[in-house]
Amino acid sequence: MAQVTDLHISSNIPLPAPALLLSEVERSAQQAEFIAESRQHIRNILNGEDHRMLLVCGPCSIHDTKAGIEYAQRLAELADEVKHQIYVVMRVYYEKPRTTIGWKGLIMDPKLDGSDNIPEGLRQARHFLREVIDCGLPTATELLDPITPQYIADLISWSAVGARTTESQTHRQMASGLSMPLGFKNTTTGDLTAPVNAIKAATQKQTFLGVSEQGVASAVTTSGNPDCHIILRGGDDGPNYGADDVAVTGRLLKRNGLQASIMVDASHANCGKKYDRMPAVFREIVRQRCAGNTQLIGAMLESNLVAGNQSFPQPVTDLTYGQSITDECIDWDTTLQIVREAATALKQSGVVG
Ligand SMILES: O=C[C@H](O)[C@H](O)COP(=O)(O)O
Ligand SMILES: C=C(OP(=O)(O)O)C(=O)O
Repeated sequence: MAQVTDLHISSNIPLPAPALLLSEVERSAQQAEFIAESRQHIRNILNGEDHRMLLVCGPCSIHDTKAGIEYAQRLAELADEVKHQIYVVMRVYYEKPRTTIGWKGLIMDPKLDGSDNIPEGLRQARHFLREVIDCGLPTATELLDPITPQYIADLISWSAVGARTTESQTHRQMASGLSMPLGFKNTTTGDLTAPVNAIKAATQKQTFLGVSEQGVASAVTTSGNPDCHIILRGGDDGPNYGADDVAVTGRLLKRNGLQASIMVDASHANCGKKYDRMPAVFREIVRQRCAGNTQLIGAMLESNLVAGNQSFPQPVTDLTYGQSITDECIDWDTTLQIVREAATALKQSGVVG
């Protein structure tokens, strides 16, 4: 008989069932309490009941957990300092959507050597998320593979569907069942219709194929995630963080019967992927918020210990400690400066305490 299956499959290794990994790397009752509370703070910001600015801030991707924890400890101190004006959530991004190919993140390849040890990646991801939470910081991630949430979502307070997957039905279905607030980015072309349609789809009941906690393929039915919002990240035609773009987005959301809650990403196409342009974009977002634009609920920053990025792959031993191996990031001192500045401006403007 002609071979018609597995023509291009090199290996197929079973993963531990999500329930098994969750019991191996457990979530404590205290951590669960913290996650539930932080999700509620974020919901309150989205609904306009909490006037603080939401800030999703941290490395483009986590590739070195030691440097990641050093970053988390510094960010936790800063978060505490600005907590009356800004609610800080750390970017703990493990899954990188690539334009073509490249390192796909810590879950896919934790050893950074192409060995693609996914079970080890998932285990490390859980350990690291727990450590960040124990620093007192809520966590944010992009959920890319629809199976991943079963392994890590219980430790996440906010998540994103990225520019490359906002139009994907699979991701909208996944979002409809997630327990945390979630942002849909505009597409890489800058299109806003896709995230608007994504919010409409993800807030509704959906039935789709998924994986149960026991690791069994299953038919999943959700009730819809009411806490979805849009993220402006710029596009092929340039940035979209200006006051006019934000106003157009607000009107579009309202015309579609959706709540006008807008986060603006100061990175990606909004800074032309140049880290040194990010502070100016962030300052403009803060300026609009201080001027009274309550639709603008938050911002995103890609920040690390060291500025810029480094080329990858290269031997792991040669990597610069604390510097991104994916997109460029602003460094720690710049982060400290612009977040403190933002807190002062928000306080002085009277929009928050
Ligand atoms: O934020 C991350 C990157 O912009 C995204 O994953 C695409 O990266 P790439 O164009 O380097 O593949
Ligand atoms: C990949 C990311 O962003 P975008 O989807 O906007 O490119 C990201 O935030 O890491």
